[in-house]
Amino acid sequence: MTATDAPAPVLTATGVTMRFGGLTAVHDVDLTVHHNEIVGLIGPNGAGKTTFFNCLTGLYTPTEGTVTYKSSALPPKPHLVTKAGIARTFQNIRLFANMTVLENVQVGRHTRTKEGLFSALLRGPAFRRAEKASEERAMELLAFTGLAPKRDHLARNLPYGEQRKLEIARALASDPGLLLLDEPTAGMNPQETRATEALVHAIRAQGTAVLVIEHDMRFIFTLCDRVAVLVQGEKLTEGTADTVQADERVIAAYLGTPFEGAPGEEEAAEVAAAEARTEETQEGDQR
Ligand SMILES: Nc1ncnc2c1ncn2[C@@H]1O[C@H](COP(=O)(O)OP(=O)(O)OP(=O)(O)O)[C@@H](O)[C@H]1O
Repeated sequence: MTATDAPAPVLTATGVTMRFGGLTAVHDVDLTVHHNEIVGLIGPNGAGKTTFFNCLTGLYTPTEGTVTYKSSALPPKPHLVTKAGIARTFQNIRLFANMTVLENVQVGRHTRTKEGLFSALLRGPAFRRAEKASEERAMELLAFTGLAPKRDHLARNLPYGEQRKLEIARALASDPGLLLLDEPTAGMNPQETRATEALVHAIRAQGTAVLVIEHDMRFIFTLCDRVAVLVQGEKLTEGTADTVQADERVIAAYLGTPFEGAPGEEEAAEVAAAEARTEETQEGDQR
């Protein structure tokens, strides 16, 4: 395949900045996800990872910068972004607790069904056909995620690890080209974490690219083809697991040690200089 006929990246974020009042949570971040890629996004607490995700899913409109999905600009609303082909899970699980496992997945399917309100109210043959197809697809996804035996359980009665899986099944119900996972293994035991790793590989094998935020470094470095590191809202570096793990600036960022060229270093130097001036003045006053 030549460079000219290579497909456009699934996701291209360029110069994404997100400010909340005076706080810049994400600053000038570029990120690309290609077809069949699993990309990791890591960074210390408060680095801006979830805010960046929210900019990719229409939850926030970036203050500056652009996001395209398969070369088209993102639509401005989350449900339109899902319809366009980007699905996500949340850091804090957001299931319909009092619906069954199957119903939760069917809800995730609604962006792909054409049946409107009247059709649903009349429950005519077209509606019943659509409902049957939706149930079949939902059952396929439950089988894929290992939840088929739990189809009639209420979501709130599932163990935590299975609730996370159900969130993934529901996100997959919209047939996404890109799946964003926000801390998919949070609260999981090592066995569940390994199963999630296998599930993400299977999702990629079915043709969905994946961008994943996770604090579990072992999970990220085993799973991802490429890892980007956010620190204080800026992208510090990105590369293969080996490159990123060997980068002293990444280690320093996690340990909280300043490093050369660290985002915010200029501000830190200004603060240090101001403190030094204050100390000099105080010493002068005491003399
Ligand atoms: N809606 C908001 N309004 C104001 N500030 C916000 C908002 N959302 C996030 N922030 C701030 O933006 C910064 C980045 O937060 P964010 O949650 O994106 O980080 P994170 O890397 O996902 O952190 P964690 O790993 O702890 O989940 C933090 O300082 C946070 O307090």
